[in-house]
Amino acid sequence: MCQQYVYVIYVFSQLTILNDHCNYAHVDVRHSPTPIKKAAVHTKDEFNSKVKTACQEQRTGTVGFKIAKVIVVGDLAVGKTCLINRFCKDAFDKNYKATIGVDFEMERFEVLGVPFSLQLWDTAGQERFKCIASTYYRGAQTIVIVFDVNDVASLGHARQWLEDALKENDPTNVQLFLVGTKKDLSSPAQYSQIEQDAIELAEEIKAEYWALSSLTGENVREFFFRIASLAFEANVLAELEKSGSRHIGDVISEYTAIHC
Ligand SMILES: Nc1nc2c(ncn2[C@@H]2O[C@H](COP(=O)(O)OP(=O)(O)OP(=O)(O)O)[C@@H](O)[C@H]2O)c(=O)[nH]1
Ligand SMILES: [Mg+2]
Repeated sequence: MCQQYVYVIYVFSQLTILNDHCNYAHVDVRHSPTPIKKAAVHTKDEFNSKVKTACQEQRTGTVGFKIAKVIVVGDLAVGKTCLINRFCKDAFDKNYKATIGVDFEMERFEVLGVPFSLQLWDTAGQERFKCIASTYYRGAQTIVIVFDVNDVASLGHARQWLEDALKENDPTNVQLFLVGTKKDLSSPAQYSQIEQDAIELAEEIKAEYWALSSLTGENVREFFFRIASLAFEANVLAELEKSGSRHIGDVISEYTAIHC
């Protein structure tokens, strides 16, 4: 299971890590954690003002107790497991061990002072394990479709992965990410070729496009912070919509106190 970290997110571009002894290690992310703008559905790099206000006034209702389900799908050996392991364990294994069925990790965050968790579901890309894995697709708030930037066929299969994942989920209620892995293995010239196709696809399917490397760690943390930020924001907005003008979330300060 994952290490005991709570990632604290105040704004999209400034991140702080809180470990289990409640010591703050500040990580100032100088570069923007937003993806390539033209491929981004969610181009904003600030939280919605309604969300910020709700958090300041502790009106986030049940969001602090929520766990957002994230499913990670894509062809075999594109690097799904390595991506999750780089983020959750800061580890990288160069030997390929196929995921059999599914596996999952929990990651705790604190976003704008509110606890929030992601459940990261790592699924099998191998055909023979696909039917087991697909039974775990249901209830996803975020779908991450992974391809290898050095393998054009894996990008070609992205649409099918999306279709399968959407069979089990409400398309209007999920956030989509298209992620190119193993960027460290491609030259700038090779990469720019596949990038064009990836951006085009991302625009078409309304996904946010990211390219990263689990070997070097490039963009990995930024990517998961982005997922957490957007999932959190969507949850708060949904909660605000549900509650209308009613004041919600009286228990949230107590819950935050337990965590820290
Ligand atoms: N160079 C490099 N190799 C990578 C990277 N990510 C993964 N790999 C390698 O690619 C192979 C497959 O990685 P996995 O993460 O196991 O692939 P997967 O998508 O989980 O595969 P399945 O579980 O079969 O679906 C392994 O040998 C990894 O070491 C990366 O960013 N850079
Ligand atoms: Mg795997």
